Amino acid sequence: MTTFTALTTLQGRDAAYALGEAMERLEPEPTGVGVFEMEDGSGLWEVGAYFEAEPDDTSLAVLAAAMGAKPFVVSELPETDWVAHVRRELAPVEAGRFFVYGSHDADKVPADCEPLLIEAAMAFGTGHHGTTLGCLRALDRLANNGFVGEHVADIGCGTAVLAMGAARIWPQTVIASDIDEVAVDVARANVAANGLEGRVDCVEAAGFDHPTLAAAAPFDLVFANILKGPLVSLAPDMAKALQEDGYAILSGILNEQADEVIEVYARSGINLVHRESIVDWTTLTLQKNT
Ligand SMILES: C[S@@+](CC[C@H](N)C(=O)[O-])C[C@H]1O[C@@H](n2cnc3c(N)ncnc32)[C@H](O)[C@@H]1O
Repeated sequence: MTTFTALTTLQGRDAAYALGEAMERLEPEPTGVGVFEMEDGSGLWEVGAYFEAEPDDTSLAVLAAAMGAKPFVVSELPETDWVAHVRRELAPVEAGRFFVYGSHDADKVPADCEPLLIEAAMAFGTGHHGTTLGCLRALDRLANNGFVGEHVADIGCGTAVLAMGAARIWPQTVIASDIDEVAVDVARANVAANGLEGRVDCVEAAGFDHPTLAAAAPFDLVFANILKGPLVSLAPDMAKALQEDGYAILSGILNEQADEVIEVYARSGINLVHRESIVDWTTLTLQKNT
């Protein structure tokens, strides 16, 4: 299948993320959007998207002009198995006791780790992003402190990397949910590939709105790596879904947004225990103690 890319650069992180979000709404819909800070110290950000059909030049030109970005450069890429390509490129990630790897690195799995096999696919969560890494490290930290999760949910599971991490170290079934049906399919495939069928239950849901989640609540640990806006909206439901003394591991929060999220959750009786910043992203561990 032919793949097209549309790439531009612009100044400023907020503008770059806003452009990335706007690109997700383009027609034809991109199969992926990336936002990266350029490493040349220029303060420029690169925003790009992949498309399976040729993107519309006029829409791109209007978008670039509206967002103050340079005109998009559209390229047609030679036929390549991109998933296979990305898989080869992805190096394994170590996060506390967890070792996240693709099948091409199966021979590198250390003996004394909790392995999580994640193939690059159309879902977020290979362990490379600071938010996933922060959540895995927060999980590792809780477990090191003697916490044992018995009722665990992963809201916005993507690949189910966090749910599978919890299922690797604790005996109870974990519920993994995502608003995106493609992510739920990827999550189920990963659960099977990791031999965790029956240990991680994957459902399609927005927030806690699913009978499986309702039946399993209250939780003693909830992961939610889903960006600041949805996290803020989720705070009252999180307060209802967590049992007293239960933990929430939240990520997808830009560093400068963290204080606001902490305040919002504190108003719902869910208070800061630990915070960690990895590059631009902050992961929070909070505990309900009303
Ligand atoms: C940043 S990814 C996190 C994936 C994985 N949990 C990780 O830590 O790598 C966020 C995921 O949350 C999902 N999502 C966003 N808003 C959501 C919501 N309100 N309820 C459930 N899932 C949501 C997205 O579809 C996406 O798969």
